Formats: sequence, structure tokens, C-alpha cells
Amino acid sequence: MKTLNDFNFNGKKALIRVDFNVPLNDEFQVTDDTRIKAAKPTIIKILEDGGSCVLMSHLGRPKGFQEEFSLRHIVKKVSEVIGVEVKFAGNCIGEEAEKAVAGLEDGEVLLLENLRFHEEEKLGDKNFAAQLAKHGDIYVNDAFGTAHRAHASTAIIAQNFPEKKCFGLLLAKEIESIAKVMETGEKPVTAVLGGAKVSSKITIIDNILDKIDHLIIGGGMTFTFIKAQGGSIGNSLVEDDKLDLAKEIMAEAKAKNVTIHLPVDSVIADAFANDANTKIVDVTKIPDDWMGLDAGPATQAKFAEVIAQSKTILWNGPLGVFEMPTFAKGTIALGDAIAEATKNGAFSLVGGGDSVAAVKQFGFESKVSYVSTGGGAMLESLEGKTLPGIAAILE
Ligand SMILES: Nc1ncnc2c1ncn2[C@@H]1O[C@H](COP(=O)(O)OP(=O)(O)OP(=O)(O)O)[C@@H](O)[C@H]1O
Ligand SMILES: O=C(O)[C@H](O)COP(=O)(O)O
Repeated sequence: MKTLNDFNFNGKKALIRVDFNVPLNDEFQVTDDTRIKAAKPTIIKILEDGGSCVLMSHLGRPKGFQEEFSLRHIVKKVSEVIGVEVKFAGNCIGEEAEKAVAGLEDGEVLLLENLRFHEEEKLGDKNFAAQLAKHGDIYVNDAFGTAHRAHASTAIIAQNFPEKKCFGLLLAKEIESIAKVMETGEKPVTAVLGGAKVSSKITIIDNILDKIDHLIIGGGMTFTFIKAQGGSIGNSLVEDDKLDLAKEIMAEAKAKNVTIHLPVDSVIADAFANDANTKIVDVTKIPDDWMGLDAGPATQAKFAEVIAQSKTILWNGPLGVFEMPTFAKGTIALGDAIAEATKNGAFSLVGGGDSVAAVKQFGFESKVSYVSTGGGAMLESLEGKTLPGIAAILE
């Protein structure tokens, strides 16, 4: 696996695919700079070697040129985070980009305009990739968040750099963290899967059952499993067409010696609202017209015990409707337990869109071993898929 450390960038231009697909507010200010900070070590290493950096990224899903998706909006933030004044080219290919690249000196950083202003990016167009490839001596892929896309700048472009391509430090760290859970993790390995639906996690479950010792199931997914076992779930979220599947998963887990831990109690509500009336009941005895929206205290304690005994922990998906404070306690309790286990030496990886949001919101970011910068990319990795952005460097 070739990484940044296999190259000396002195006098070289590094063409780096980063994932600066960051959220902006109405005033086009960056509201979460995690992905920019995450790309910093790679940029700094190249500058310290005596090279220069040409950064390319997408932002959002524009249709042709749309000013609101211009990467110009983030130049100031990137300069601030990197600590170097970042130059900008108003197009990622063509004369303007080529001129800006030609004028770039060692120690300087240039950001190119949104790759997706050209539809060729998403089409994985070879000619477009070749145009981009002109901008660098060495191609560095550091965009884990976009590694599941077989686009021109993330995968196809690598063909133009047969001997001169490598993973950036961030992408290497993401690959290593996933491997720590899926391949080399110290036992017992525990996966916590929460979130809304079984259907969106089924491929993950299928893939990880061979690799883990404990599977904690929480969140909205719970109720499909409880109903499959004959429990009463009232008005809770359920996928009736997945009841047989839930039974199959339980059987498969048993056959593979994986212990499944389901909630035992639930915080139920008479409406999907923060100020709804609530009660704590046995998760298998939810009255009609009530719905389970969070893990109850007995569940929190039970899950904490499993987590405390785990040496490797993967967390994807919240345990309740954490966006509403009334139903955030289960997710917070789980975060506390994972933080404690991490302090005691366990390796913990958090990934997936909403769990990362929850981890940041409740301040667990610095208390777990690693928080992935990938949403879809992380989920596809857990599903066991080979990500095109990673494969292109390894080929
Ligand atoms: N008991 C529940 N009933 C209904 N919704 C729930 C329940 N528990 C959790 N949720 C909701 O599930 C949503 C997250 O589900 P999702 O499957 O998208 O999570 P994720 O895996 O973290 O993120 P993603 O799949 O986007 O990467 C949250 O918005 C949360 O409110
Ligand atoms: O935020 C993400 O998940 C990545 O930047 C990929 O974006 P996309 O889903 O628009 O391809």
C-alpha cells in the first residue's frame, strides 16, 4: 500500500483529491470544517518536503455551474485551517487552471474550482481525467468520503500516474481503522448498529457477522426484531416485510457464535415529538398507539456491560431519536460507555452519517479512537465492498 511517506515531494507538484464536500450556511460559511482539518496533515507533509499542492474536490451535487456550489466560498476557511494562504483557480481544467498551476511555487497551495461543474467528473470521463492529470507530478488520493464513487478525479485519473500515485495520510488512516475492526481487531469485537431501518443495514450485518463476537442492535431497527420474536411493538417503526429476515439474522448469528443483544426496555411516546407523553416499558409490551423512541435505562445498563468487556468497538447508528433531547439519553449513555471502554484501552471506530453527527453533538469526538470522515464510503466499506478510489491506487 503506497502512502505519502513513500515519496519525497521536494520540488514536486502533488495533485491531491480531497473531500471538501463540507456544509455551508446561507451566508456560504463553512459550518463544519472537520474534513478540511482532516486533510491538513497530508498537505503539511508535502509542503514540508518542499513541494506544492494542487487541491481538487467536489462540493454538493451541482448541475453544471451553480455559484452556490463554488469552492471559492471555502478558500478563506481552508487558508485558515492549513495556515497557508490558499490560491484559487476558477476552473479545474483548461487555460485558467493550467496557468495557475504553472505559476505555483514550492510551498504554495492552490484550490481548483468544483470538479462537478463538469459532468465528465461523475461520468468518469478519461479525457477529463487526463486534463486534470496535467496538474501534478504525483497523484495523492486523500478523499475517503468520496472513495466509493468511481469518478474521474477519484478513480479514473490514477491510470495517468502508474508509478506516481499514493494514499494520503487521511485515507490511509481510514483504511487502517476499518481493518482494525474488520480484520485485526483484538477480541471481543462488538458492533453497535442503530439508526432507522434494518433494510439499510442488512448488507452490513451480513458482512460483519463473520468478524465480530457481539452485535448490539438499537434504534428504530429494534422493533422489527422484537416483532419477529412475537413481541408487541405498538406504533413503533417496523418493516413488516423484513420480519423473516430478522429471524434469519438471529439464526445466522447463533450459527456463527455471535451474541445478539437487543434492548429490553424502551422509552415510549404517544407522539413523535420532544414534548410527547413518555413512559418506560418492557420493549416487548408496547401498548397500541405508543411508539418506542429511545433505549430505556435497563437497556443502557445492559449495553454498557457488553461495551465494557469489548476490546474493539464499531458504532454505526444512534440508539434513539437523538435529535430530540427527550429521546437522546440512550445514545448519550452508549457514547459514555464507548468513551469509558476507549479510556481503558479498547479501540473504537464511529462511522456513518447520523452517528457521527450524534458523536459531535454530544462531545464524544475526542473520546473515541477514530471518527470516520466518510458517510456512504464508510457504510460501503462495512458492507465489504471494494471502494473504487482505494482500488485505483492499489492496482
Ligand atoms: N426508535 C426510533 N424510531 C424512529 N427513528 C429512530 C429511532 N431511533 C433512531 N431513529 C432515527 O434514525 C436516524 C438515523 O438512522 P440512519 O440509519 O440514517 O443512521 P446512521 O447509520 O447513523 O447514518 P447513515 O445511514 O446516514 O450513515 C436518526 O435520525 C434517528 O432519529
Ligand atoms: O459527503 C459525502 O458523502 C461525499 O462527499 C460524497 O458525496 P456524494 O454522495 O454527493 O457523492
